[in-house]
Amino acid sequence: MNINIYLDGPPLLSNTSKNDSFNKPLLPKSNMHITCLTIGSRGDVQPYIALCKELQTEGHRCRIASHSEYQPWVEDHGIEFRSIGGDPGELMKLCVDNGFLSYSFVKDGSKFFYTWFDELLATAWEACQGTDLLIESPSAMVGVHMAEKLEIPYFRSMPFPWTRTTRFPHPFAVQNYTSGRLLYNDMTYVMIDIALWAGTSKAINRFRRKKLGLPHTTREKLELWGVPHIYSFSPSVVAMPPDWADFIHCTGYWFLDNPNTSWKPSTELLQFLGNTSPSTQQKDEEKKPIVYIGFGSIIVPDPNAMSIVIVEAVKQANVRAIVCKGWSSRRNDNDNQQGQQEDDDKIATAILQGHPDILSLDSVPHDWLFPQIQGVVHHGGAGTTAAGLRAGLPTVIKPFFGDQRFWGQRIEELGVGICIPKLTTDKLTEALIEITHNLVTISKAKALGATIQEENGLKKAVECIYRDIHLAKRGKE
Ligand SMILES: O=c1ccn([C@@H]2O[C@H](COP(=O)(O)OP(=O)(O)O[C@H]3O[C@H](CO)[C@@H](O)[C@H](O)[C@H]3O)[C@@H](O)[C@H]2O)c(=O)[nH]1
Ligand SMILES: CC(C)[C@@H](C)/C=C/[C@@H](C)[C@H]1CC[C@H]2C3=CC=C4C[C@@H](O)CC[C@]4(C)[C@H]3CC[C@]12C
Repeated sequence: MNINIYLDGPPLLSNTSKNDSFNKPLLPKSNMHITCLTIGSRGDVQPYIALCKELQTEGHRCRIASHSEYQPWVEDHGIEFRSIGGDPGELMKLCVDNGFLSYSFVKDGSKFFYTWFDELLATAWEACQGTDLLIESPSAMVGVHMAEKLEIPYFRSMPFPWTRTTRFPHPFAVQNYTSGRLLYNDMTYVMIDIALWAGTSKAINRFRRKKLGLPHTTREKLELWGVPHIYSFSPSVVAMPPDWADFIHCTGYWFLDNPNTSWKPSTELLQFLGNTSPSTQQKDEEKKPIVYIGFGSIIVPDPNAMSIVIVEAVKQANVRAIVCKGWSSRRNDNDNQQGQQEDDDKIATAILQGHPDILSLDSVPHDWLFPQIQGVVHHGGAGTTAAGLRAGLPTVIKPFFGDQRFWGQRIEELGVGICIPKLTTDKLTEALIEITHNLVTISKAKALGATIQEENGLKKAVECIYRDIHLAKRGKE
């Protein structure tokens, strides 16, 4: 396919064939103003903070456009912020309660999505004003039209693959994957693309006509534009599929160290880790392994039941655990359920705190904690998976929705951990014993950690932006 042929703009997904007319990184003539547009939870924003900081050290000015609750955090890192409305808690609840892109997801999602989507289009348009380059997560779905109107370069980026390949299915459509399902893998990308376009095309075309003064577009027309992608995962965790065009990059992870600049470890945490006073430290051979257990931004339906499973498994596996119960403290249903949820929170905390080998916290910077412990159990968020693997830790993943099962399979295939689709006491106990005692898993995880530490995803991402910026700009010709 000739990438110079396109009609009304870039594609939702692209599988344009190789183009080798550009190989050298090109430096931009002057400093740019760059906007990153993203929706979702912490893991959808944090990599952009890291990228913006890197770009700012290069002399560019950066802005993040996302939900308003991230404003103080983003600004604290010296990055401009614009709000695009929407509530990440609501999105998260929709995903966990219904499973991804299921019938009930579409039914429940439509209720709030259609009002919010018009607001997203309007606020995203405002947020892109005065910028020279737009980088967008495909989940935000609107930036491509803004870039077309503004005639500015447009990149897509994501912490997990979202570009057509026969190598693996779209991470939202992972089944009990066996290799050789080339057609299924390829089709999943097309199906998701079709579903998202079906849900958004009416509002998008209305917005294009009324606000942007652009012609009507279709999924087919959009597919003709080869949008450069910069994926922020490690090629040692997901190898670059050979059927990706050479403007689809996989840069290595975008780590943000010291994410909460004012955070300090509590004495309780230091004591639990045994690194306060040397006299109180146990002898090495008496030490029980310490694991981290946390489910990130996931809003768990029954936090009390989950806490009981965790306490039992920690006891039976004879480990110590730092449990981050961020999952129960973030729910935001309607008012009459609020009291019940606060009670649930207290019960969940009490269950966890009743055991001397468990320390319960709301959250803790993984970049600080992980190098000091022996294993991790989490939901398989792309960023949390990255943090555990960088520290060389064997990993247990309990996936809830979206790309998490994909990461669960990857860590199993790499031999660095276990994926447990259902969290039961027996399964978790078994998995905890495995990750803290199986020497093969432990050494494979260590070796992968060393490889990831050698990578510099941020530097690579900046190089890719410079290299492909001329391809990313596709105004009307
Ligand atoms: O107590 C905490 C919690 C998180 N983190 C860090 O915060 C980031 C969170 O990233 P991630 O696991 O990707 O984010 P979540 O928001 O929990 O996950 C959502 O976003 C991800 C990126 O789109 C998806 O992969 C997941 O499926 C989705 O649930 C990572 O760097 C973690 O190391 C901490 O340092 N301390
Ligand atoms: C018919 C409607 C309901 C269809 C078109 C709309 C679906 C929306 C609600 C879906 C499409 C893609 C989804 C989406 C993609 C990726 C992520 C990253 C994850 O970390 C948090 C959830 C988040 C942000 C979800 C939220 C819900 C989204 C935005």
